[in-house]
Amino acid sequence: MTTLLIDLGNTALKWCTLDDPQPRTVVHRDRTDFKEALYAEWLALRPERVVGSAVAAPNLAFSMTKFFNDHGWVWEWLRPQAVFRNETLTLVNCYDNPMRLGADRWNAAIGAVSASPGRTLLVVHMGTATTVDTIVRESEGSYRFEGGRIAPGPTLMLKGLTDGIPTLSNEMGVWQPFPTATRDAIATGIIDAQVGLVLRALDEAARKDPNPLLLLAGGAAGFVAPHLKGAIPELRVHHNLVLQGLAARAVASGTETAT
Ligand SMILES: Nc1ncnc2c1ncn2[C@@H]1O[C@H](COP(=O)(O)OP(=O)(O)O)[C@@H](O)[C@H]1O
Ligand SMILES: CC(C)(COP(=O)(O)O)[C@@H](O)C(=O)NCCC(=O)O
Repeated sequence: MTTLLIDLGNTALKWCTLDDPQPRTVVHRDRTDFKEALYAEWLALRPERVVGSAVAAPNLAFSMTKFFNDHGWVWEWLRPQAVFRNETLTLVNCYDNPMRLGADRWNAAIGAVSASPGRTLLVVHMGTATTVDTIVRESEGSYRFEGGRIAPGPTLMLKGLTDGIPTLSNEMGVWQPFPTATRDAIATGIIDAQVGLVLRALDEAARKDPNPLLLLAGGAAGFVAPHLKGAIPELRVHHNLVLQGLAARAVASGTETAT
């Protein structure tokens, strides 16, 4: 049986199947012309089940759901939970209201712990937004999603700056220790803001566990990663954690604690 896994974010839709985890990416923001080709590709796979995570584009999610119904595919948009449990791990969601946590952040946390077990993790996703989440290892197989930070991602920072100050050009230059041109000043400000956000969170995570592992993902990760590597030698770029989390939940369905 083919299970289709879908991660619908604010800019991009990533998908794969349970048997073939190689992800495909479609940038959906400001576009609708991709649906026909995408649906044709999905039809060719003849999935019987769809497991997704959606935090954006309700019209697109609705259209996809209708398409799944039209073809008799069983679908689930997986929401955050108070606790995820499978044969190897238990992850507790410490958000004040666990259901208010972004489904992508929760599913990515499950993917992160599944991919890098045995460690306290700082999971950084630099996409439309940058999210920096701490997952503390409590004991063998037992973890807590302690909480995290949300800030604009690099592209949104640039947009916010140039929307708010129209006299600034929206050109992104390169990082410089002492920028002497506007485009470099903007690039350096944005990169340093992203790096600072991660380092502050890492400091706080290190109070809970002295040796956290940083996992970095997202479409904008490549822009910032070179500037983080100097400060954090043990940095792993690990994309598609949401899809990995969905895979873990799809496999665990029936045995997980869905609260
Ligand atoms: N070709 C591209 N198209 C769109 N965004 C891109 C592209 N390459 C890099 N990016 C960056 O990736 C971000 C989107 O990352 P992604 O992880 O897909 O986000 P989301 O999960 O929010 O959909 C954009 O805001 C932009 O900064
Ligand atoms: C913070 C987010 C907008 C990130 O979305 P992304 O940039 O990954 O598309 C998303 O996780 C979300 O809508 N969260 C709900 C609020 C929360 O997590 O507290």
